[in-house]
Parts: sequence; structure tokens; C-alpha cells
Amino acid sequence: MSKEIYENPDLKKERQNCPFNKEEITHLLDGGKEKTIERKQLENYILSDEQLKDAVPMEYLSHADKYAEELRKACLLMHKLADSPAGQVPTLRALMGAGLGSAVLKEGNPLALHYVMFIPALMGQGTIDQQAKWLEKAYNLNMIGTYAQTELGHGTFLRGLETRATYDPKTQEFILESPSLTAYKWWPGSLGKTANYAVVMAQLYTKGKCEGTHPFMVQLRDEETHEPLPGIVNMWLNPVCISSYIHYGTYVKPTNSKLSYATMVFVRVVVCQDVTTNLRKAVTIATRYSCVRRQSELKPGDREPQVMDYQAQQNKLLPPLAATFAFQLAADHLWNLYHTANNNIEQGDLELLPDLHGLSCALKALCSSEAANFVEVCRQSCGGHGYMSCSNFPRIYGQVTAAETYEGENTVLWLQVARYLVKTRKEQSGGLSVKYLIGEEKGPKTVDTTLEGIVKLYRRAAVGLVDVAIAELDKSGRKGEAPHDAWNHAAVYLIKAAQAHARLFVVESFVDSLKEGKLSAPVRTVLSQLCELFIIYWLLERSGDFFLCSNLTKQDLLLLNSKYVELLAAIRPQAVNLVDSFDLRDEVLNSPLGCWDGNVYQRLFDEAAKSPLNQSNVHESFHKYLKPLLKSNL
Ligand SMILES: CCCCCCCCCCCCCCCCCCCCCCCCCC(=O)SCCNC(=O)CCNC(=O)[C@H](O)C(C)(C)COP(=O)(O)OP(=O)(O)OC[C@H]1O[C@@H](n2cnc3c(N)ncnc32)[C@H](O)[C@@H]1OP(=O)(O)O
Ligand SMILES: Cc1cc2nc3c(=O)[nH]c(=O)nc-3n(C[C@H](O)[C@H](O)[C@H](O)COP(=O)(O)OP(=O)(O)OC[C@H]3O[C@@H](n4cnc5c(N)ncnc54)[C@H](O)[C@@H]3O)c2cc1C
Repeated sequence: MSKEIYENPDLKKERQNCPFNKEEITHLLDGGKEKTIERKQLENYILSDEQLKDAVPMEYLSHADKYAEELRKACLLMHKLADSPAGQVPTLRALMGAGLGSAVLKEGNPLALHYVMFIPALMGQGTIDQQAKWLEKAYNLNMIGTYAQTELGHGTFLRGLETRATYDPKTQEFILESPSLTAYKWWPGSLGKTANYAVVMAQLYTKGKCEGTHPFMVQLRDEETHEPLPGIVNMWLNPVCISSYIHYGTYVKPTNSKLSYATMVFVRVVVCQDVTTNLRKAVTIATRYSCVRRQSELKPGDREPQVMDYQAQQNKLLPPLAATFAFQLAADHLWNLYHTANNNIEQGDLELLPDLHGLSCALKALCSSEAANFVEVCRQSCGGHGYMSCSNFPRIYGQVTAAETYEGENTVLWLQVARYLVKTRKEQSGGLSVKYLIGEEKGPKTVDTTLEGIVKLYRRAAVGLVDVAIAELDKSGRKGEAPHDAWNHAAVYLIKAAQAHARLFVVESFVDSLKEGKLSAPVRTVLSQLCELFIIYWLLERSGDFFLCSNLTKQDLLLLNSKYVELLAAIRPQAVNLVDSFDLRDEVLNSPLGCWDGNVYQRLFDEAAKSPLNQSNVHESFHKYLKPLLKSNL
């Protein structure tokens, strides 16, 4: 007789009478029905492989054993690439970052940097000949690379990197050296034990002149023995410059010195999607758990309610649920801009580069910081069980907060965005995403709290905060402050302006996607409710910006707050159906709190039983330490 599939009765009830087609949302998030089929095929292909399962939970392994186990599985995954039903590149993309890959490689993928940065650096910066020489070797995994830019002393300030590459015209070689302790490359993923090659960012010196940071291909380890090459510590190697700027000893300036930063732009773009995937996992875990967990007393004498029925819990979980759609749609828009800009750059047209740089910095900083805050709220919303390692919140949080630092520390990126906004506003010229800064803000200053009216408020705040920042800069200038001091003394306003710009882009992406999207009425209704909830939530959170830049009144705010709590109540019944639409398998969620069947308590108990400490009643340390203490009559 087939085993009755357990489903927690509360979750079962949540799923009854769903007013919209969950698959329609799944297809929307995957990019179409075909993509969903491909994704599910690939998930079955990977997750059904017993060799990719952990014999013991990773948290109980030593550091070295964790590394070895992740490397074993990563290499097995690469072997499975060749005959993957979804094809190599879609499989690779799925295996990197927060999605399918993290279901198998829970502590991280030792080969990630090879695909996420090393190969993109070759593709973006290498000459045709260099690509011919190295790309196939890299694709075939006959070499494992990383991207070595950050040093012990510098990560943000690339013009301050100390690693030097000096061109010797006699031998036509570059001599790479780390002139000081702080010049040692530090942080690059896979550099310690896995990679045998690296793209090393170094200051290029030729004919006694420093030409700035450039990428160099450097072999780190012997391809047979994997031993570090002689002198690897002080980096005396014969690297090759990965760029077409050295012609027979003469340096030829690139059309734009920032093209050597292109790999970072690519990763900032993909990080937006990656943190959104992590946020979707956290929201799914917390939402399902909040509908299984019954606690306290809402109505005196009644049964303990589902904690999701508390407005306070809805206020914690429904904005992050809405954010997963907002960030996905914005990341999709950014990805499209990246492709357009990249195609143009390949034709020598760099016009979109500043806009791409500005937007990729803005969205990477916004999505990573907002996702980190929301993941922590999801963790807290699950009480003590959310704090357990097996809940998967600690790992998800660690992955998302890392994204606030790597690929450009967020504050530094906000200031890059502000530089672009101020320049656009002053020069009255700029790319696609900053058109609203050109010309005077049109439309009435009065506030209307319709969706369109609220979007206009976001635009007004974005323009207004740039103008406030510029006024600060001008005020400092009038006091005789040098531009760099004036810039530093306006940093608080500059960062607010950059954040308002990023929020405007996300809000407009969400609203425009609902206008353009071919959606059924029920799906449009629920997504419109999420969109309105989210843009009101952010406005209420940042009301100071809107008071500063518009005629928003206390009455408007009270009206918006009433609308917000009405939307919480309206969306609450669909919370589980919405996270079910993400179609995240239990193995990807990797959390007893978030499993589809809601069998939380039994799964928590089973997880605890796996601990080595629970394999015996009395641990040997009792006899060694505790018993002597107990007998010592201190
Ligand atoms: C089988 C085949 C398969 C093949 C498949 C292959 C492909 C498969 C792919 C699969 C992918 C699957 C994905 C999976 C997801 C995984 C994600 C998660 C993993 C992520 C892991 C990542 C680990 C993390 C890695 C890292 O962490 S790697 C290190 C990151 N480190 C940084 O990010 C340093 C930050 N610092 C700076 O970026 C600079 O320092 C600084 C602040 C800009 C100042 O730079 P500076 O030179 O001082 O420039 P300024 O003087 O400020 O500005 C001067 C002028 O230049 C302008 N401008 C500055 N920049 C730029 C720029 N870019 N672009 C354009 N313009 C720029 C600026 O607008 C100004 O313009 P103007 O106003 O003059 O007009
Ligand atoms: C998990 C992880 C993986 C990584 N992987 C890699 C990798 O594979 N390859 C690689 O090369 N690097 C890697 N890095 C390094 C990463 O890119 C750097 O840590 C990052 O760029 C930040 O630089 P930093 O560490 O020098 O911080 P700093 O810039 O020293 O930041 C310290 C503080 O100074 C502030 N600050 C710095 N400059 C300014 C400014 N101009 N104005 C105002 N405030 C400023 C920052 O906001 C921050 O608050 C990784 C880092 C992490 C955490």
C-alpha cells in the first residue's frame, strides 16, 4: 500500500482554494514554461545522485574534511556537466551561487570563482589569441583559475593596489612582485588550495611609468604536482598581461581605463539575482513555519493561533515576500541592460558603460543590504528554532551578508552611484536610468496615494535628494573647501540620494513589469497587491526622504499606513501559495522548518539525533573534566 504522504493540516488548509495558478508565477520567475521544465529536469538529474548526498551533516566535519568533501562533490558535479539534460551553460549557471548548487555544496563551491570570475575575465579582457590559448583549457577544466585582486592592505581602492608587474623589454616578460606584506593577495576564493592559475590584478609599470591596474594571467601551481611554483610566495613569476594594451613593449592606452574593471560589473549584476534567490529561500522557510507554528493566545479561550495570524508576523514576512518579486524583476531589467551595454562595448560603443556601472553598483548594494536585513527578520520570526544551524538561516545569512562586502563594499558603491547622479544632474546629460534627473521635475507637488502617485513621490525624492546633496557640495565650495573635502562632508546626503535612485529603479521595474506582463487576472491581482504593499512599506520606512522632498503630510502618512495594514490582511491568505509558487525543493531549502509537508517537529528531532554528541548518553569528556570537578569540592 502506498505510504500516505504526510501534510501538516494547517499547511493543507492554507493551500485549499488558491485563487491563482501557482505554475503561472513559477513560469514567470523562471523566464517561461520551457525554463521551468528545464530547471526541474536538471534538479532531478542532480539531486537524485546518491553520491552527491552528505553522509554526515557538514557542520560536524573538520575544516579540512569539509573542504575535501565539497571538492569531491564539486568535481563530481563537473563530470555530470557533460551529459546534463539542460546543456552546459544553463547547468553551470544553476550550479553556481544560491540555487541548485548550494543544495549540494552547502559550505561553498571550491570551483565557483573559476566560472564566476576567472572565465568571465578571460572572455572580457583577453585578446583573441589569449582566449584561443586559455578559454578551451579553462572550459575543459585542464586549469582551475581564480580572480586575485584584493590584497591584505587594499580591497576597495584599486588604484592603491601594491602588486607590481614590471615589463622587461629585453626579455619581453613581466616581473610580478609583492613589494610588502600588505601587497599579499588576500581573500580570492580558491587561491589557497584549489586554483593553479589566477587572473592577478597588478599595477603595470613600463619604461618607468605606472599605467594603472591591469589583469595578468599567472600560473600558481605545477599542473602535475599542484606544488606552488618556485618563488610563489614573493610572486616572482613570468605572468602574461591579459589585455591588448602592450604592443611590442609600447603601452597602448585602452579606450576606457575602466574596461579592466568589467569582470566586477558582471559579478555585481549576477549577485543581484543570487541574493534574491537566497531571500526567496529564507521567506519560504519562515512563511511555511509561521503557518505550522501555533503559539500564545490571540482570542481569549481560543486554540493557540498560527503565528502568521498576528499582524506583527505579517509585518515581518510579507514585505520580504514582496521584495523577492521586486528584486527579481529589477535584476532581470539590469541583466538586459548588461547584455545591451556589453554588445555595444564589443562594437567599441562605450556610451552605456557609465549607466551600467551606476546601476550595477546601485542594485548590488541595495539588493544585498535589503536582503541581508530581510533574511535576519525571517530568522527572528522563527524564534529559537530559527537560530538553529539546521534551520539554514545562519548559512543563508552568511552568504547574503558576504555580498554586502565582496564585489565592492556597499558604501563605496553607493558613493560611485552618487558621483554619477551628481554629474548627470549638473551636466544635464546621462544614460537610460537617470533620465528623470534631466530637466525640472514635472507634475504637481501635491500628493496622491494611488500607485502612480506613489511612484511620482519616489521620483520626486530621488531628484530632491540629489539636489540636496548638490546644495551641500556647493555650500562647502562657497566656504572655500576643496572638492574632495566637500565631497567627503556631503557623504551622508550623497548616499541617501544614491539609495533613493536605486529604490526608484526597483519600484519602476516592479510597476512597469505588471503593466507590460501578460498575466492572468488572478495573478495580476495578487502581484499588484504585493507591489503596492512593497512600495508603501519602503515609503513608510524612509518617510524622512519624502517629507524632505515633497508635500507629503501627516494625513497622507496615516492614510498610507491604513492602506498598508489592509494589504497585509489581504495578502495573508495567499502567503503559503505564493512561496509554493517559488517551487523550491526541500533539498534546496535545506531546512526542517521550511519543508513542503510542514512536518517540522519530527524533522527537527531527526536533525538533532544526527549530532555526534547524541550518539552516546555520556560523552567521554565527562570522565576527563566534569567528574574531577564534581569531586574536587572547590
Ligand atoms: C563550460 C563553459 C562554461 C562557461 C561559463 C562561464 C560563465 C558562467 C557564469 C556563471 C555565472 C552564474 C552566476 C551565479 C551567481 C554567483 C554569485 C555569487 C558568487 C560571487 C562570488 C564573488 C566573490 C567576490 C569577488 C570579489 O570580491 S573580487 C574583488 C571586488 N573588488 C571590488 O569590487 C573593488 C571595488 N573598488 C572599485 O571598483 C574601484 O576602486 C572604485 C570604487 C570603482 C573606484 O575606482 P577608481 O579607479 O578610483 O575610479 P574613480 O576615480 O572613483 O572613478 C573614475 C571614473 O571611473 C568610473 N568607473 C569606476 N569604476 C567603473 C566600472 N567598474 N565601470 C565603469 N566605470 C567605472 C567612475 O564612474 C568615474 O567616472 P567619471 O565620474 O570620471 O565619469
Ligand atoms: C566572502 C568574500 C569573498 C571574497 N572573494 C574575493 C575574491 O575572490 N577575489 C578578490 O579579489 N577579493 C575577494 N574578496 C575581497 C572583497 O572584494 C573586499 O573585501 C571588498 O572589495 C572590500 O574591500 P576591503 O576589504 O579593502 O574593505 P575596505 O575598503 O577597507 O572597507 C573598510 C571600510 O572602509 C570604508 N571605505 C573604504 N573606502 C571608502 C571611501 N572611498 N569612502 C568612504 N568609505 C570608504 C568602507 O565603506 C568600509 O566601511 C572577498 C571578500 C569576501 C568577504
